[in-house]
Amino acid sequence: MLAFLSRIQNISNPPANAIQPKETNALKFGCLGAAKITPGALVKPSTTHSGVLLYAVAARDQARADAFAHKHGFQKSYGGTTAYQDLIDDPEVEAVYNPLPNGLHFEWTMKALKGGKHVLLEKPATNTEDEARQIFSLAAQKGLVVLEAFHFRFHPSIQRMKAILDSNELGAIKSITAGLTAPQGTAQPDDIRWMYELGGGSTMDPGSYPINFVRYLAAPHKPKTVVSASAVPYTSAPQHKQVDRKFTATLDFEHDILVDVFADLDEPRFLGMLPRIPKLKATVRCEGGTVEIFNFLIPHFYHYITVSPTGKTSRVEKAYRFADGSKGEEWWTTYRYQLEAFVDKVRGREPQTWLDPEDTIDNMKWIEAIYAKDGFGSRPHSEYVP
Ligand SMILES: NC(=O)C1=CN([C@@H]2O[C@H](COP(=O)(O)OP(=O)(O)OC[C@H]3O[C@@H](n4cnc5c(N)ncnc54)[C@H](OP(=O)(O)O)[C@@H]3O)[C@@H](O)[C@H]2O)C=CC1
Ligand SMILES: O=C1OC[C@@H](O)[C@H](O)[C@H]1O
Repeated sequence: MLAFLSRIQNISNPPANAIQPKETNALKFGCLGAAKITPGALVKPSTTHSGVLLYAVAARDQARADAFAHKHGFQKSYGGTTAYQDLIDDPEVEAVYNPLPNGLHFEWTMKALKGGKHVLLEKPATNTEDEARQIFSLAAQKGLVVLEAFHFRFHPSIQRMKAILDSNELGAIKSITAGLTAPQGTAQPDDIRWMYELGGGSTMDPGSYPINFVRYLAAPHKPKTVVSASAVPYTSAPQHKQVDRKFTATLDFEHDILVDVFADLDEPRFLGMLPRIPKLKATVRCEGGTVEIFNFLIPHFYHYITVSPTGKTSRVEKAYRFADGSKGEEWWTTYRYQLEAFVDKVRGREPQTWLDPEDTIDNMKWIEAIYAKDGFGSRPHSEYVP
């Protein structure tokens, strides 16, 4: 209990000795949009990374950009209709953080790459597999780093779960179930997550995590087909015809692994009254037992991994730091671990972990395959022509 409270305290207020002065060559970040996720995903983690400088933010409205810069400590703000491009054109900006709506990820990541910037790109990378491929092709041509911000993958607990499976302690994987749900009202009706043109939908938003996670856990075995999939629209209004509130899908992976994934971005109240507790679990059934993780999304707050070998006593594991001494603190968030890796990669150092281009491209491929199977169809391809 004490460890939990101390972790929560340190997550919200990192210890004073962890806040180091910035290096003279700290990576200068420019952020596109004054997005809700930016404080948690970049601003806070940057306070304990001496190699990261919050240099500029751009928003479509100058006052909004100024207020965001002032509140979060960015040195510069760009506002107005040309703000995003102005930020990219700023020669001081070295890396761009792109937390725009999904449907704008492609356009602005391509523009940032054209401008010679590395990109930390929010998930899901794009609306389509083809767009993700184009991004990584341009990045390779330019020698630039692009990372799809699946932050949870950088946390020790997630890697521990994978290591248990890879150790073969429980034998071959037979099936996996993973899902993510959010209680009704988490995303308000005007949220970008409900807008088809902006790449909305449950499979794109919470669903992209379990889809990524099951692929990681089963690797090197890959999905072969979507056996079945169904989805329910957010509302019956015409504009939500292709916007899934929830979905469920069964995928057949190589090596006879059967995988169930699901997500719900607006799970209705129980009996119309009680808010639902979010589901954040993944369960892997192997020949010789099961492994389950609770809270794969934000394990830095709290998580547990239950390992249950058949016929033997179960054990519970937790991993807030890497057992091999790799860099990190008990209270580092998934985003802080991710930022460490991103900067290492940009600086030519070996990151503790990485998401390869093929990983991102495949995630988009299987998101699209699920949408094809449940009849909701892919999100629209960007109209931006590179
Ligand atoms: N890694 C994680 O844990 C999380 C990742 N995300 C991802 O981050 C991205 C942003 O999510 P979130 O922060 O919740 O979103 P917000 O709605 O807060 O931010 C989106 C930003 O996009 C800009 N924008 C540009 N064009 C439009 C438009 N046509 N309509 C609406 N906004 C526009 C706005 O910028 P401006 O300020 O210029 O007006 C706004 O600040 C998504 O891709 C999402 O999937 C979200 C939450 C958690
Ligand atoms: O990235 C995210 O993480 C958690 C989800 O509930 C949220 O909608 C999403 O954007």
